[in-house]
Amino acid sequence: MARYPQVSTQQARPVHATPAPFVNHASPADANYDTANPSYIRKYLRTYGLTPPRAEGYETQKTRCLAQLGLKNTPIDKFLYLSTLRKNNVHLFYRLVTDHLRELTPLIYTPVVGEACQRWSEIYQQPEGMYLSWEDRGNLASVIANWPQPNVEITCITDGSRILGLGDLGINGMGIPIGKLALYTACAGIRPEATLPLTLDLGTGNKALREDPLYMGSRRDKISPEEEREFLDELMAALTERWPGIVIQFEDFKNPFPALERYRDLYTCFNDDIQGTGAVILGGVINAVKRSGLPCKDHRAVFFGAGSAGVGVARQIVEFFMREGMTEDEARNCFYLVDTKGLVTADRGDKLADHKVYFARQDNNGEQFKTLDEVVDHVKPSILMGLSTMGGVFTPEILRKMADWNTAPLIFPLSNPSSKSECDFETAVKNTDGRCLFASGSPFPNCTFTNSAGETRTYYPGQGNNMYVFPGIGLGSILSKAVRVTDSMIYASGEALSQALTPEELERGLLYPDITRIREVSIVVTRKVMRAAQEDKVDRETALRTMNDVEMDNWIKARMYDPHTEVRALEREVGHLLSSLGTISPPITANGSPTEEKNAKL
Ligand SMILES: NC(=O)C1=CN([C@@H]2O[C@H](COP(=O)(O)OP(=O)(O)OC[C@H]3O[C@@H](n4cnc5c(N)ncnc54)[C@H](O)[C@@H]3O)[C@@H](O)[C@H]2O)C=CC1
Ligand SMILES: CC(=O)C(=O)O
Ligand SMILES: [Mg+2]
Repeated sequence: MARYPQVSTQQARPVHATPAPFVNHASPADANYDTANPSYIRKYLRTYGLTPPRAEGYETQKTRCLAQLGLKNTPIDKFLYLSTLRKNNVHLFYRLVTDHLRELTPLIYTPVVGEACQRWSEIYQQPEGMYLSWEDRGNLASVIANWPQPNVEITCITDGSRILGLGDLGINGMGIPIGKLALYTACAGIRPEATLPLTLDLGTGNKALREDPLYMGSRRDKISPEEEREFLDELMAALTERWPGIVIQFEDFKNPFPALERYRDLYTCFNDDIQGTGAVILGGVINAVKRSGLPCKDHRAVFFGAGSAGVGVARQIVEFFMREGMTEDEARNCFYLVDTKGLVTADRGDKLADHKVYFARQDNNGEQFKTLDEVVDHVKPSILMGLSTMGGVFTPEILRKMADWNTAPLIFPLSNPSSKSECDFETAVKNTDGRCLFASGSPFPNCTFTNSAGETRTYYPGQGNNMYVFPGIGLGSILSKAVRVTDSMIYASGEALSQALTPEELERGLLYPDITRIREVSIVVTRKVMRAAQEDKVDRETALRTMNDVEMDNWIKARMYDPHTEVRALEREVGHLLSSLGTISPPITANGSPTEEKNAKL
């Protein structure tokens, strides 16, 4: 299959750097009714009189929003409030999120997005992305033409067939592309109107959903893998036809390996569950291995869960071990993957899925190990990874054994949302006497614990979630105009993350940077992704190759959407325009911004 013909190195693509015209706000949100707009902007936009008179500052708006959020009693109510805010005032939404990442990320992403997806057809309020159905095949390009924004740079696509650890949720999975793309904007500054959440309505194997009168997808059973391939072939071509060079991120497909192999060399695409997760856990493991004091060759890793995320993570760590001097066979031999049938071995008797074959053990002497307990006792691992969707399976007993065998065991219960986490942070800390090196997929609170030596201290959990890298992989691919997302670009994102800890974060024992620094971390991740694209010669923005790192960081930063400066830029732009027309003389302050107005009258 040839790369879609319209994509070539000569082809121009939407320029991320170009600010959207001030009338072109993120769709479908409309910031024209922002209560911060001074009166001359309201007059210009003909919204004067349509909002309360006082032109407010951000602090006032923020106070009101946080107070309103506080009035919402349930996580879903808070999720809905924030969705409505994003629709009504996109810049205010992102100002709030970037200022309160720790508090708000769990509400717009995991864990709350999980419940939102489970109840999507019940809580649905407004269009926020595109839905494409099997029945639309043959016409996907014309349906995609309906998307109102002209300059899409990135899309996140799911078919809803494995949403977090919650199973097949059909089109209810739409919360995931919306949530992930909101993080692309909040964490890496990809403009909101350049993002396209996309959900494929290819049927669902979830009978309860198909029988739910409120379910908003088609009632058909899941299409076959061959039909899915036919649909995706048309979709990839149609997306690239409308937006040449668009970055396409696959998310939460039940078996995403075939699509990744089929499209990875033809389009600028990556799979977040295999590659993004692999990279983010690589970042945490590089730091944890260093801290464990054990050399790579002495580590033994048990992976509970051998699906897209499990295999994606194991592959990245094999690469790390090889870069640390081990042969591929030596590196691979450190891994023991477990699925529903037990330890993955070559002679287990069932036909292994292709993606598991590489890790199938050959050294079991015909013995099979069915349960996690059996595998753990057999291996005595130093690393325990959970990517199984099975909440609570890392029992206190297993954790205590990990602590008996290791000075600093790596405990990574990575399944989402929180209810599916293989253990919680407090359980891990208590049962390893505070010695575990911990990261989970969904956030857990800090905990205070007194260990057996009588020392009381606060322990900080790591959040090993692909949200730390996918924003930078996406932005790096966009800005370098990469024709492909290569393995080196993925590895570079995880390695960059591992190097992003400050001395203070190292002192606190963190494996990942503090979430509040994610925008600055994303710049470094983006730069390293771009450098890897340059080394692999898949970048089309070749002029950037001569920039040094400081220049490149500044260049990246200047291209990141910043909701805080966005509104002021709008004010300056309209103010100068109107002044030059002699229409109005808005009050221009020393830095060129109009001052806040009070009770403006016509
Ligand atoms: N922290 C993060 O950034 C990420 C976390 N995840 C989480 O990882 C989990 C798995 O995701 P995928 O690998 O994409 O799903 P998947 O469906 O491809 O794989 C799940 C694996 O778990 C195994 N499994 C399920 N039930 C089991 C049981 N009772 N006993 C033993 N093994 C069992 C399956 O055999 C399969 O190998 C999900 O909860 C997801 O939310 C996924 C991607 C990123
Ligand atoms: C985080 C993520 O991608 C997942 O749980 O599937
Ligand atoms: Mg996912």
